[in-house]
Amino acid sequence: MLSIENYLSPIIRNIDSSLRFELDEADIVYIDKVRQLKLDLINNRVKLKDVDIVRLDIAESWLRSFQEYHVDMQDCSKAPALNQKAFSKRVSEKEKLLKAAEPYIEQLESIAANTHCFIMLTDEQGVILRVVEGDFQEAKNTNTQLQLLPGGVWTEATVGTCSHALSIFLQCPTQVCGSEHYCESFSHSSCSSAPIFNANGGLEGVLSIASPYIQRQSSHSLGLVVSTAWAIQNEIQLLGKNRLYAIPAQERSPNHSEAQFKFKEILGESAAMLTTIDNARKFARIEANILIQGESGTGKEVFAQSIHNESRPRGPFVAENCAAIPRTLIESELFGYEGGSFTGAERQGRIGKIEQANGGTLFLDEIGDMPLELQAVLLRVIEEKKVKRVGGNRSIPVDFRLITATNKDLLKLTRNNQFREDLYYRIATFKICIPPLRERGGDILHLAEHYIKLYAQKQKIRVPSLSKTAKYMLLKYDWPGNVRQLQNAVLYAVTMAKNGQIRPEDFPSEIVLENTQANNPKAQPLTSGKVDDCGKDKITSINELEKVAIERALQQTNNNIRIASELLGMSKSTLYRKIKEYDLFLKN
Ligand SMILES: Nc1ncnc2c1ncn2[C@@H]1O[C@H](COP(=O)(O)OP(=O)(O)OP(=O)(O)O)[C@@H](O)[C@H]1O
Repeated sequence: MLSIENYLSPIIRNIDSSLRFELDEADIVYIDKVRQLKLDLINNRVKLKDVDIVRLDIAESWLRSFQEYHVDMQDCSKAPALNQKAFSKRVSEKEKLLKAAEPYIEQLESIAANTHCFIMLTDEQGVILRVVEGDFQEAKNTNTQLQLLPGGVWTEATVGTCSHALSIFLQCPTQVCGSEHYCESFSHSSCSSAPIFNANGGLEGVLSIASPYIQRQSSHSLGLVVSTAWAIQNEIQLLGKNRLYAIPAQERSPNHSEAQFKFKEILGESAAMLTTIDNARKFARIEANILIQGESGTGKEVFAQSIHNESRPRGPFVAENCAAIPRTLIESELFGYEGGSFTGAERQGRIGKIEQANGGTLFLDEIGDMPLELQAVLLRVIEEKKVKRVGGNRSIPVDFRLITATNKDLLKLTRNNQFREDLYYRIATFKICIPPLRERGGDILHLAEHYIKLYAQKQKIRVPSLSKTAKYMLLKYDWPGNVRQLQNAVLYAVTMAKNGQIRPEDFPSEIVLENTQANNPKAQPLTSGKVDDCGKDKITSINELEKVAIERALQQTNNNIRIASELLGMSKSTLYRKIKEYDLFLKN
């Protein structure tokens, strides 16, 4: 994969700001030049080899739209649409994609809401599956006019060059703006798209951030859509594995396990993590129920998989998220059901997750969300090691290791009668508390460097280095979403990095802003200019970052100057000098 620069529309590079609302004279001249070039190219007045002001991919797509598909540039304001039946079929075929994408689309919706953008998800054939405009009324109006609605078929063959169609064709991210679109109807619009691939490397769909305005698109929109598409892709690949979880144990090859993680693959060198890993290894060797506690994204499932691989590697690993399934379905999901026991049930019945886990491990995530009435049933299953399917009388013996996880305070829930105390003591024979990332000191940088390398290699780009200021910023940030948030932030930064270096402004805005405005109201956001040549206010904010990073490093290393200086990437003597400068020993 090439650097992000190669996918950006030159129109956007000309505009060079996502915040301006008006195009200026130079932008308009440029957009007109692109339009003229398009006309000259399709009318044979210019040769493909002489195309200079647009990317070759765009010019080739114009030619395909004209010569192969005969799309009418002036009159393609309405794309065709699937009928209701065909669309419903498509939706059910793309259930996995839709399910994986939904939480990310919701997250993007809140970000896009104020930016005059909307979000669109299409399948690999250009059929629009989801369009989310939020309260953006103008987008709703234009989209209805253009048939940019679920069921609409937007491909090069139907509407000519457009961003997601090009992403489908090229199988890589792309941004198309204004007159780069083939049709005149879209000459004011802009769109950034990124492909989503399934576990077999096949194209599953395309995610886009689009706007009826050219100037609402930026390099950040492309960065955002790339990293979100990547996150959805990971989710889909996991769902693919979850599907395998449903294969009954007896149908699996004996040494086949779906749990990927092993203890040796858990990243973390901080004292807090080493102790946690050590305890977990010990617990894994004893057949007892384990409760894993930790904030979201700290790696609870990573630990559950590692325990499984240490203790029951030949059995199935069956994971269920109690918060992700509707209350009405949890019971049949977990315990299974006998044929015809309720409306909508499969005729031959279905085995539940507990039976599927026979011989292996049952991992119940978000156990705090399990409805009280089912807690009683689960308790009985744990005590008797037998399960009764919904609508059945047979008691089926089951042998599974139970690992549960939660990010809630379960003891508090028991005090409030929201969680059964007897169940709590049953599932929490051993407890593993995974520390939040902000308490793991140097792990933040180790993990960041690890993911930078990983994502750069996947994108086939040179591994960028982390600037010193970016390191300080990462050490100082609180990471409420823990390792998962760090992964996404690093992916974003790797995508945005320029000249082989990641600077603070390459990270998502919530991290940059938190590190400047929230903690230092006088400081300028680091995104507003280059850090290296910034003004006095920005120097203050960088000093502030440095000071907090040093404080944290000292705190996390128990004032061990050697380790802290390694962590901070400075010599011991510089660290001593800075400690004095910032008056830090006095505070300790
Ligand atoms: N110590 C670690 N080493 C390597 N990868 C990790 C580690 N901790 C977390 N991850 C990665 O972070 C992501 C989140 O981990 P995981 O799903 O296990 O978190 P979780 O605590 O179960 O989250 P949630 O509570 O939201 O379900 C995964 O992609 C996982 O691979």
